[in-house]
Amino acid sequence: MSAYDLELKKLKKVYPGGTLAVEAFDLQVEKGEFISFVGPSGCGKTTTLRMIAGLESITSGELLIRGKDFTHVRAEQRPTATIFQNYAIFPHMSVAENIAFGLQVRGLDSAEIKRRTDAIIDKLQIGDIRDARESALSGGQKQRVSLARGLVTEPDILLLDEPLGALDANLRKSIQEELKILQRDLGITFIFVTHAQSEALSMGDRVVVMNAGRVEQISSPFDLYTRPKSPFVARFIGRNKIIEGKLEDARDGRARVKTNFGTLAGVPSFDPGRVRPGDDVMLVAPSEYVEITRAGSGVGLQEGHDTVAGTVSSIEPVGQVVYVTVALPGIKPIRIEAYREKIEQAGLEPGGAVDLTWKAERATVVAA
Ligand SMILES: Nc1ncnc2c1ncn2[C@@H]1O[C@H](COP(=O)(O)OP(=O)(O)OP(=O)(O)O)[C@@H](O)[C@H]1O
Repeated sequence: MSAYDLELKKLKKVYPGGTLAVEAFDLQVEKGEFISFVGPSGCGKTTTLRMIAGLESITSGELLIRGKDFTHVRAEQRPTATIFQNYAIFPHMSVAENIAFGLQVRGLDSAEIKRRTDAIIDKLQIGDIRDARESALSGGQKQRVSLARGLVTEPDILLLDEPLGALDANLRKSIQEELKILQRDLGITFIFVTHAQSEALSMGDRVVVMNAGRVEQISSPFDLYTRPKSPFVARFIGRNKIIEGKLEDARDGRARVKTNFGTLAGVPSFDPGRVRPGDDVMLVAPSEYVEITRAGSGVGLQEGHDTVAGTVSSIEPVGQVVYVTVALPGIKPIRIEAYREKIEQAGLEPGGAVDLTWKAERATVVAA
């Protein structure tokens, strides 16, 4: 028995007509993991999901489920179920009939169909709408029904394609939480496609970031947020402050970067052998770790900290927080979020000189 529920090996998809949608996609998923796929529109998330579901043929590479080769197996013979954004609920059937349908197609006997249908209706707490038709359901209810329809088949892997995309923000948040609890409770592997980074990070045990058909990074949400491995991830995920420069050297787990602001240090995200002194790199610091103080207050002089000097160009209050935009010589302005009280106490004002300071160990150096 394989240790993995799902393995993708060099998965590739070229559509008829020649569009290269996915290339060199490698992934190993453990049983019960919640994996999010995130990336900009057209990066290949849905295509990858559809290849796993068997709804799209695989051009080359291999797809294993629990160690067994499913690369060219038909969709209905795969132990997967798919939830689509548009729910795909049959309008002429009741909720219960919709849920039972997938079991009837599989030829289960009627007592077993009833037992499973009732159990999943109970689990998802949709007993009150079991006789309703689609036209009478709210967005959140449709979402639950489509989830029930997928789960009732007891798949090894549940595939979800932007399942919350059609819901308003509040409902989306509460269904996200429910979905996460349900997944932990059932212990089923979920593969969840979204283009919303906050959703990918809050739901996934691991997140796969895709760009232009390729995997950019596969990491836990925290690592993705704090230790980007590529310029794309540094820009796409989180709220990073980026300073470009040239590598001076990288050793003992520290990389030094020559920038407009002098030499700054960070943890290298590349193999030390792969990037040479003089190569283009970027220093990336998550804004949560960047402190803003009045120039010369001395915070930056602490051991292990780096500082760059700038000028406040604007301060924009939004409730308890303020956005301070800082102009820096030679690079784009940086926007810092801070507590209003702190900014007032520090006496920061437009036109004032400030220091931006962070612990060097919080910064990451990425090969450009
Ligand atoms: N049936 C198809 N035939 C030809 N090209 C396709 C087809 N489906 C998708 N593509 C192309 O493949 C690439 C990847 O598309 P895909 O839908 O997988 O991206 P995505 O990341 O899911 O995007 P979105 O977030 O917009 O759904 C795109 O360039 C798209 O135009």
